[in-house]
Amino acid sequence: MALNGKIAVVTGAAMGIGKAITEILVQNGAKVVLLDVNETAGKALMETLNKQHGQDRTLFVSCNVESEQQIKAAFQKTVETFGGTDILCNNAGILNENEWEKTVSVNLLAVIRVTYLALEHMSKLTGGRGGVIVNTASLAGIGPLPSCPVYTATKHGVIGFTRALAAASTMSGYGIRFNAICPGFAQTDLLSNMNNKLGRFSHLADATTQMVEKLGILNVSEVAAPVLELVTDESKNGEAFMIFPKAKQYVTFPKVSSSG
Ligand SMILES: NC(=O)c1ccc[n+]([C@@H]2O[C@H](COP(=O)([O-])OP(=O)(O)OC[C@H]3O[C@@H](n4cnc5c(N)ncnc54)[C@H](O)[C@@H]3O)[C@@H](O)[C@H]2O)c1
Ligand SMILES: CCCCC[C@H](O)CC\C=C/C=C/C=C/[C@@H](O)[C@@H](O)CCCC(=O)O
Repeated sequence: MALNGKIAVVTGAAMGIGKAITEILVQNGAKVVLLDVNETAGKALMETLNKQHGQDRTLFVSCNVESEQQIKAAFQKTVETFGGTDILCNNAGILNENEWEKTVSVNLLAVIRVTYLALEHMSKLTGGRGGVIVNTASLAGIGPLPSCPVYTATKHGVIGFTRALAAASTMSGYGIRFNAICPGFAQTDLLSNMNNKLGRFSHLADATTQMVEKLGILNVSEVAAPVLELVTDESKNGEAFMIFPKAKQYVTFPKVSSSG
């Protein structure tokens, strides 16, 4: 998929990995709608990118992905401003084992909610142009993190949801590809703030820090590049793309079949 003229919606676009995804999509020709609850950072990024690339290249819309009404309004604003949606990056996410219901709400329920509302705009069965949806999971969606089991569960859920929808899309004719990125530790506020978000598992903070030291820390541009690969390579559907410092690898999942 060439990105010139394509319209992307990125959630959690104002900071961190979402900001890097937004930047690489704009740099490669897409127009991007930035959705975030952080209005200050979101508007600042919009203004910076529009100054660099042209006044009609990005739009910030204040949107809490937990709100059906706000998501609907954001997609409507996208249609009114740019004419439709070709690319969706479900990136918004939090880590908070204290407020674990909110973690489930943002990291998994909202990915489902935004995806289902996006289908109404993107699916060829409902007048859309098709396209691609990239969900931000995590290596914690592949291997469990003992210090944050609910976060781990949400990321496992994102991967399962992504793979199931990829198959459903092919079988149904949506014309939409679904893929997930599984980054390792990346230098963002989420990682910086992790130690006071572990709740009843705070005693495992040191073990997690040791894991960070062992796996290393990505910069956010190392996460954005694989997103561009999944968006532009039209052969990719149902993939989980693991991202390590200086290495990337597609997950090979076991086949489920009766051994009898
Ligand atoms: N940082 C890492 O080590 C790492 C690794 C793998 C995956 N991830 C995932 O990457 C994604 C982005 O995380 P990050 O590390 O960039 O964190 P971050 O905190 O730097 O950025 C998250 C962004 O999402 C926004 N956001 C949070 N809740 C929202 C909501 N309800 N509605 C709309 N926007 C909301 C925040 O305002 C912020 O701009 C998350 O899904 C996270 O789980 C992070
Ligand atoms: C508190 C974590 C904050 C960042 C969460 C992000 O989503 C990044 C998660 C990055 C990596 C997760 C790796 C999980 C690995 C475990 O499953 C385990 O296999 C690692 C064992 C490492 C070791 O050999 O000691």
